[in-house]
Amino acid sequence: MFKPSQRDNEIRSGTSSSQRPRKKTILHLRLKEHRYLPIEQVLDACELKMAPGEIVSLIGPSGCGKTTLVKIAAGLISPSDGSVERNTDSGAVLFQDHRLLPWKRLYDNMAFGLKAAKLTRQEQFERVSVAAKAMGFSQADLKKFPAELSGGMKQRAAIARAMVTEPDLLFLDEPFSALDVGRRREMYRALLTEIESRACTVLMVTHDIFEALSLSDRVLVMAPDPGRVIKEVTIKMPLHLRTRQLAHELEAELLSDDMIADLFRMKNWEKVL
Ligand SMILES: Nc1ncnc2c1ncn2[C@@H]1O[C@H](COP(=O)(O)OP(=O)(O)OP(=O)(O)O)[C@@H](O)[C@H]1O
Repeated sequence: MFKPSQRDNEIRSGTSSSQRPRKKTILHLRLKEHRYLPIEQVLDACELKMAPGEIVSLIGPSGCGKTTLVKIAAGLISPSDGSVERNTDSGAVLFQDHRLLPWKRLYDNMAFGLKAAKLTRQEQFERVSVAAKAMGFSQADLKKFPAELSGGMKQRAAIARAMVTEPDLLFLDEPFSALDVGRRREMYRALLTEIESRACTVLMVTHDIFEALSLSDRVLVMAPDPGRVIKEVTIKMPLHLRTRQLAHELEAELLSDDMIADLFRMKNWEKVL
């Protein structure tokens, strides 16, 4: 069974990215197992504790249960055996598919959660304007319907829609997958600014080891059959001091472990093919 106290690797020393105070636990997941159907066990025992302001990434091969773990943490599905404590009511979930309402213009899609939260029109306008700017949308874009947006724009819109609600807990399932390299970087920056300014806590799924090591305080590596955490990497270098070179070094160090390289089918990964 995996426990945070069993951290087997701290690959960088230095000051934590998050010198934000971490006094209490905002999320505590204790899982004995999860099965969608009685026969197949999808997740094995796992415990995850997150402090306010912490960014944790889940990486692992397709089908190892990353999305399932995030859905359980976010309360979208109940674990078949286990419990989740969330010490806040303010959370947002962002999936690969944008889930924008096709009959609403971009502005109204972004303001949707704010209307539900009964913010005034002026407050809605201010929040949407800030998020729209951060996500690179023009005034003209805000009048468009989702069908008139590109795949990347839809993804940015979904990120903006989650950000405007200013959640304490943000669950991200591959939010950047449809974005080009430059946009990804911009999104990272916008997201990190948001996270830093409000000590938002993030649990994120990504297929991209480099992305995980660039953005997270901790990276949990999952293996399949049944899904379980087999390695935890704590990165203490502050986010704003991280470089591509550092992330590449961390990636190389992680993949120098044959078990991890096998998991990602990345043996001899230094070679292009
Ligand atoms: N609603 C469901 N009902 C039954 N089985 C499911 C359901 N959702 C997922 N599974 C199964 O649970 C396992 C884990 O799926 P999950 O989507 O959590 O993995 P993942 O690591 O996020 O995959 P990917 O990286 O491909 O998105 C898979 O075997 C999948 O078929």
